[in-house]
Amino acid sequence: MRNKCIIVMVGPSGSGKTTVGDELTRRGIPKLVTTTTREPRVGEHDGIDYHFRKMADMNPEDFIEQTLYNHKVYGLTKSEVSKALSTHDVVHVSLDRNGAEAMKAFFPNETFVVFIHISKETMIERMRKRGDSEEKIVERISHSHENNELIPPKETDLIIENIDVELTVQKILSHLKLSV
Ligand SMILES: Nc1nc2c(ncn2[C@@H]2O[C@H](COP(=O)(O)OP(=O)(O)O)[C@@H](O)[C@H]2O)c(=O)[nH]1
Ligand SMILES: Nc1ncnc2c1ncn2[C@@H]1O[C@H](COP(=O)(O)OP(=O)(O)O)[C@@H](O)[C@H]1O
Repeated sequence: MRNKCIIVMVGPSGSGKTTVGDELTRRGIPKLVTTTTREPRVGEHDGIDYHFRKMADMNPEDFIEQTLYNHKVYGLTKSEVSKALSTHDVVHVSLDRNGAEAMKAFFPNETFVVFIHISKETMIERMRKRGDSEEKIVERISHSHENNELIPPKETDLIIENIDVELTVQKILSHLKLSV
Protein backbone atom coordinates (compact mmCIF):
# COMPACT_ATOMS: atom_id res chain seq x y z
CA MET A 1 0.00 0.00 0.00
CA ARG A 2 1.20 3.54 -0.76
CA ASN A 3 1.31 6.23 1.93
CA LYS A 4 -1.32 8.38 0.24
CA CYS A 5 -3.54 7.31 -2.63
CA ILE A 6 -5.73 9.27 -5.02
CA ILE A 7 -8.10 6.92 -6.84
CA VAL A 8 -8.86 8.59 -10.17
CA MET A 9 -11.83 7.11 -12.00
CA VAL A 10 -12.05 7.63 -15.74
CA GLY A 11 -14.64 6.38 -18.19
CA PRO A 12 -17.39 7.50 -20.53
CA SER A 13 -20.56 9.19 -19.37
CA GLY A 14 -22.93 6.66 -17.83
CA SER A 15 -20.18 4.12 -17.05
CA GLY A 16 -20.87 4.46 -13.33
CA LYS A 17 -18.04 6.65 -12.03
CA THR A 18 -20.37 8.66 -9.78
CA THR A 19 -22.18 5.58 -8.45
CA VAL A 20 -18.92 3.74 -7.68
CA GLY A 21 -17.52 6.94 -6.16
CA ASP A 22 -20.55 7.33 -3.90
CA GLU A 23 -20.00 3.79 -2.67
CA LEU A 24 -16.35 4.52 -1.89
CA THR A 25 -17.47 7.64 0.02
CA ARG A 26 -19.99 5.56 1.97
CA ARG A 27 -17.07 3.39 3.07
CA GLY A 28 -15.16 6.38 4.39
CA ILE A 29 -13.02 7.29 1.37
CA PRO A 30 -13.83 10.95 0.70
CA LYS A 31 -14.45 12.41 -2.73
CA LEU A 32 -12.48 15.33 -4.09
CA VAL A 33 -15.22 17.73 -5.19
CA THR A 34 -14.26 19.30 -8.51
CA THR A 35 -15.41 22.63 -9.90
CA THR A 36 -17.43 23.14 -13.08
CA THR A 37 -19.17 25.80 -15.12
CA ARG A 38 -21.89 23.34 -16.22
CA GLU A 39 -25.40 23.64 -14.83
CA PRO A 40 -26.38 21.32 -11.95
CA ARG A 41 -28.50 18.32 -12.94
CA VAL A 42 -31.72 17.58 -11.07
CA GLY A 43 -30.73 16.36 -7.61
CA GLU A 44 -27.17 17.72 -7.74
CA HIS A 45 -26.03 20.13 -5.02
CA ASP A 46 -23.31 22.75 -4.87
CA GLY A 47 -20.35 21.62 -2.78
CA ILE A 48 -21.46 17.99 -2.81
CA ASP A 49 -21.57 16.92 -6.44
CA TYR A 50 -19.50 19.80 -7.78
CA HIS A 51 -18.60 23.32 -6.86
CA PHE A 52 -20.84 24.99 -9.45
CA ARG A 53 -19.23 28.26 -10.55
CA LYS A 54 -19.49 30.96 -13.21
CA MET A 55 -16.63 31.15 -15.72
CA ALA A 56 -15.51 34.48 -14.23
CA ASP A 57 -14.93 32.78 -10.87
CA MET A 58 -12.57 30.10 -12.25
CA ASN A 59 -9.11 31.48 -11.44
CA PRO A 60 -6.55 29.22 -13.23
CA GLU A 61 -4.04 29.77 -10.42
CA ASP A 62 -6.28 27.91 -7.98
CA PHE A 63 -6.27 24.74 -10.08
CA ILE A 64 -4.04 21.69 -10.47
CA GLU A 65 -5.65 21.09 -13.83
CA GLN A 66 -8.59 22.25 -15.90
CA THR A 67 -10.31 20.61 -18.84
CA LEU A 68 -12.89 21.59 -21.40
CA TYR A 69 -15.60 18.95 -21.69
CA ASN A 70 -18.66 19.49 -23.86
CA HIS A 71 -18.02 23.26 -23.96
CA LYS A 72 -17.89 23.48 -20.16
CA VAL A 73 -14.84 23.96 -17.92
CA TYR A 74 -14.07 21.45 -15.17
CA GLY A 75 -11.15 21.54 -12.78
CA LEU A 76 -9.64 20.29 -9.55
CA THR A 77 -8.36 22.91 -7.13
CA LYS A 78 -5.09 22.63 -5.21
CA SER A 79 -6.90 23.37 -1.95
CA GLU A 80 -9.39 20.53 -2.49
CA VAL A 81 -6.54 17.99 -2.73
CA SER A 82 -4.38 19.34 0.10
CA LYS A 83 -7.37 19.63 2.44
CA ALA A 84 -8.51 16.05 1.81
CA LEU A 85 -5.02 14.50 1.96
CA SER A 86 -4.27 16.28 5.25
CA THR A 87 -6.94 14.20 6.98
CA HIS A 88 -7.20 11.04 4.83
CA ASP A 89 -4.73 8.60 3.28
CA VAL A 90 -7.05 7.55 0.46
CA VAL A 91 -9.38 9.80 -1.55
CA HIS A 92 -11.18 9.45 -4.88
CA VAL A 93 -12.19 11.62 -7.80
CA SER A 94 -13.77 11.21 -11.25
CA LEU A 95 -11.95 12.96 -14.06
CA ASP A 96 -11.74 12.85 -17.84
CA ARG A 97 -8.60 11.44 -19.50
CA ASN A 98 -6.86 14.85 -19.49
CA GLY A 99 -7.36 14.90 -15.73
CA ALA A 100 -5.86 11.41 -15.34
CA GLU A 101 -2.80 12.50 -17.29
CA ALA A 102 -2.42 15.68 -15.22
CA MET A 103 -2.78 13.82 -11.93
CA LYS A 104 -0.16 11.22 -12.89
CA ALA A 105 2.20 14.05 -13.77
CA PHE A 106 1.48 16.00 -10.57
CA PHE A 107 1.18 13.10 -8.11
CA PRO A 108 3.02 10.18 -9.77
CA ASN A 109 3.32 8.13 -6.58
CA GLU A 110 -0.17 8.75 -5.24
CA THR A 111 -2.34 8.54 -8.35
CA PHE A 112 -4.08 5.24 -9.15
CA VAL A 113 -6.11 5.41 -12.36
CA VAL A 114 -9.13 3.11 -12.71
CA PHE A 115 -10.73 2.94 -16.14
CA ILE A 116 -14.42 2.05 -15.96
CA HIS A 117 -15.21 0.19 -19.14
CA ILE A 118 -18.70 0.05 -20.67
CA SER A 119 -20.25 -0.80 -24.05
CA LYS A 120 -21.97 1.93 -26.06
CA GLU A 121 -25.33 0.15 -25.64
CA THR A 122 -25.02 -0.01 -21.85
CA MET A 123 -23.87 3.58 -21.81
CA ILE A 124 -27.05 4.75 -23.59
CA GLU A 125 -29.23 2.55 -21.39
CA ARG A 126 -27.69 3.95 -18.18
CA MET A 127 -27.88 7.59 -19.25
CA ARG A 128 -31.61 7.04 -20.00
CA LYS A 129 -32.02 5.47 -16.59
CA ARG A 130 -30.31 8.50 -15.04
CA GLY A 131 -32.89 10.71 -16.77
CA ASP A 132 -30.62 12.40 -19.36
CA SER A 133 -32.54 13.82 -22.36
CA GLU A 134 -32.13 12.10 -25.76
CA GLU A 135 -30.43 15.25 -26.99
CA LYS A 136 -27.86 15.15 -24.18
CA ILE A 137 -27.29 11.42 -24.77
CA VAL A 138 -26.52 11.96 -28.47
CA GLU A 139 -24.21 14.84 -27.55
CA ARG A 140 -22.31 12.76 -24.97
CA ILE A 141 -22.00 9.71 -27.23
CA SER A 142 -20.47 11.77 -30.00
CA HIS A 143 -18.25 13.51 -27.47
CA SER A 144 -16.99 10.17 -26.14
CA HIS A 145 -16.09 9.05 -29.68
CA GLU A 146 -14.34 12.30 -30.53
CA ASN A 147 -12.37 12.19 -27.29
CA ASN A 148 -11.44 8.50 -27.23
CA GLU A 149 -13.37 8.04 -24.01
CA LEU A 150 -14.16 4.39 -24.71
CA ILE A 151 -10.44 3.52 -24.73
CA PRO A 152 -8.39 3.45 -21.50
CA PRO A 153 -5.87 6.30 -21.19
CA LYS A 154 -2.21 5.25 -21.16
CA GLU A 155 -1.98 6.13 -17.46
CA THR A 156 -4.50 3.40 -16.54
CA ASP A 157 -3.53 1.12 -13.62
CA LEU A 158 -6.70 -0.98 -13.53
CA ILE A 159 -9.54 -1.64 -16.00
CA ILE A 160 -12.91 -2.74 -14.66
CA GLU A 161 -16.13 -3.56 -16.46
CA ASN A 162 -18.73 -2.08 -14.11
CA ILE A 163 -21.39 -4.80 -14.23
CA ASP A 164 -22.08 -4.88 -10.52
CA VAL A 165 -21.26 -1.83 -8.39
CA GLU A 166 -20.36 -3.85 -5.30
CA LEU A 167 -17.95 -6.05 -7.30
CA THR A 168 -16.38 -3.00 -8.91
CA VAL A 169 -15.75 -1.44 -5.50
CA GLN A 170 -14.34 -4.72 -4.16
CA LYS A 171 -11.93 -4.98 -7.11
CA ILE A 172 -10.63 -1.46 -6.54
CA LEU A 173 -10.21 -1.98 -2.80
CA SER A 174 -8.56 -5.37 -3.11
CA HIS A 175 -6.16 -4.06 -5.75
CA LEU A 176 -5.09 -1.35 -3.33
CA LYS A 177 -5.03 -3.87 -0.47
CA LEU A 178 -7.61 -1.81 1.42
CA SER A 179 -10.32 -3.25 3.62
CA VAL A 180 -12.95 -0.64 4.45
N1 LIG B 1 -10.14 16.77 -15.95
C1 LIG B 1 -11.22 16.89 -15.19
N2 LIG B 1 -12.34 16.19 -15.48
C2 LIG B 1 -13.41 16.33 -14.67
C3 LIG B 1 -13.41 17.18 -13.54
N3 LIG B 1 -14.62 17.08 -12.93
C4 LIG B 1 -15.33 16.20 -13.63
N4 LIG B 1 -14.62 15.74 -14.69
C5 LIG B 1 -15.03 14.78 -15.73
O1 LIG B 1 -15.78 15.51 -16.68
C6 LIG B 1 -16.66 14.62 -17.36
C7 LIG B 1 -18.07 15.19 -17.41
O2 LIG B 1 -18.64 15.15 -16.11
P1 LIG B 1 -20.21 15.31 -15.91
O3 LIG B 1 -20.67 16.56 -16.61
O4 LIG B 1 -20.51 15.23 -14.46
O5 LIG B 1 -20.85 14.12 -16.70
P2 LIG B 1 -20.75 12.54 -16.54
O6 LIG B 1 -19.64 12.05 -17.41
O7 LIG B 1 -22.06 12.10 -17.02
O8 LIG B 1 -20.49 12.23 -15.10
C8 LIG B 1 -16.56 13.29 -16.62
O9 LIG B 1 -15.66 12.46 -17.34
C9 LIG B 1 -15.98 13.69 -15.28
O10 LIG B 1 -15.30 12.62 -14.69
C10 LIG B 1 -12.20 17.91 -13.27
O11 LIG B 1 -12.09 18.68 -12.33
N5 LIG B 1 -11.17 17.73 -14.12
N1 LIG C 1 -23.19 -1.54 -12.29
C1 LIG C 1 -24.31 -0.89 -12.60
N2 LIG C 1 -25.41 -1.58 -12.97
C2 LIG C 1 -26.55 -0.93 -13.31
N3 LIG C 1 -26.70 0.41 -13.31
C3 LIG C 1 -25.64 1.15 -12.94
C4 LIG C 1 -24.39 0.55 -12.57
N4 LIG C 1 -23.51 1.54 -12.28
C5 LIG C 1 -24.19 2.71 -12.46
N5 LIG C 1 -25.46 2.48 -12.85
C6 LIG C 1 -26.50 3.48 -13.19
O1 LIG C 1 -26.12 4.06 -14.43
C7 LIG C 1 -26.42 5.46 -14.45
C8 LIG C 1 -25.16 6.24 -14.78
O2 LIG C 1 -24.22 6.09 -13.70
P1 LIG C 1 -23.33 7.30 -13.17
O3 LIG C 1 -22.68 6.82 -11.91
O4 LIG C 1 -24.11 8.57 -13.12
O5 LIG C 1 -22.24 7.39 -14.36
P2 LIG C 1 -21.09 8.44 -14.66
O6 LIG C 1 -20.79 9.17 -13.40
O7 LIG C 1 -19.93 7.61 -15.12
O8 LIG C 1 -21.60 9.32 -15.76
C9 LIG C 1 -27.03 5.81 -13.09
O9 LIG C 1 -28.44 5.82 -13.22
C10 LIG C 1 -26.58 4.64 -12.20
O10 LIG C 1 -27.51 4.38 -11.18
